[in-house]
Amino acid sequence: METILSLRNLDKKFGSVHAVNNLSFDIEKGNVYGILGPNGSGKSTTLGIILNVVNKTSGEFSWFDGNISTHEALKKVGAIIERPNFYPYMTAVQNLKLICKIKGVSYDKIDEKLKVVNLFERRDSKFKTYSLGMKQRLAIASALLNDPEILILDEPTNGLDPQGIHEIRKIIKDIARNGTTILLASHLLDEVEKVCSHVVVIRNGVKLYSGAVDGITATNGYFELNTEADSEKLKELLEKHPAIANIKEEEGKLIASLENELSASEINAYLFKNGITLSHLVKRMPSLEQQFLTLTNNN
Ligand SMILES: Nc1ncnc2c1ncn2[C@@H]1O[C@H](COP(=O)(O)OP(=O)(O)OP(=O)(O)O)[C@@H](O)[C@H]1O
Repeated sequence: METILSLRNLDKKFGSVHAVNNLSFDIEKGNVYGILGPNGSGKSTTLGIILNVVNKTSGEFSWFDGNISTHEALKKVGAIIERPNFYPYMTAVQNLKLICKIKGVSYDKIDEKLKVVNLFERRDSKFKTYSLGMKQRLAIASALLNDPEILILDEPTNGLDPQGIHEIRKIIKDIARNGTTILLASHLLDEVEKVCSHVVVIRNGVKLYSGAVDGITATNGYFELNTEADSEKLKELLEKHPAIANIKEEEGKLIASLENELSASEINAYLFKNGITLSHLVKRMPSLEQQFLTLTNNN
């Protein structure tokens, strides 16, 4: 697998604020990564560091297996980390022509990229007549002009209405489907769940989880149990079971969290063999939302 970007023990302090704290993760080619965290968790600072607009305090990052300088590497990166700024009285095409000149890219790319972001029909409208969603889409087109290997977006749907949000997410997924690696920062769990294949969850600059989005839910889950017989004995038996991590009581039921794989029929057989008949047994997996809240609130 080709590594696009590696972060190793990256650290950034703004005076007493530890914005990025010993952060390490890898971005592999072809995946869609979300950096997910609440406001102020260090997402923008992290993006700023890897794009050379914020100086790191310590640690390392390397682009494309470290074979080229950051300056050269950034020519293969498309990024939008601030609100897009275009000339209001110029059309989309005129604005993109200017960017082509700055980036040294052929004008041929303009129509192709406007089509990717569904603005081709509106290519000759002045930027000032665009909706916020269209402005954001034009920014994506401009970031794609140099056919980047990776597209980096900071809170790409901030401030947009539901229709605008839907369009941007669809465009990001289409771009990814065509082979461009994506790294986006978001405070919206729902966004990461809908758009990303991988996630790095951070809070106060510290990484809490990194891996597949599916993996965040791939814990072993928990059982809800009840018995009309001896509930103390039920509790004792659960405590003794090696696959059970902890037990709590909630609304008259016992909740037994699993640290290892265990099926409902296995726990049922174990309890029955030890003299307990259950009146209620359900196996549940925590939702991504529960997992995220547990990760970001309780650590
Ligand atoms: N230039 C700066 N000077 C001082 N402190 C800063 C600076 N930039 C960021 N910070 C602080 O660093 C921490 C991380 O901020 P950052 O903007 O990276 O978080 P974020 O996760 O992107 O949040 P948001 O979603 O609100 O933009 C915050 O406490 C912020 O106040």
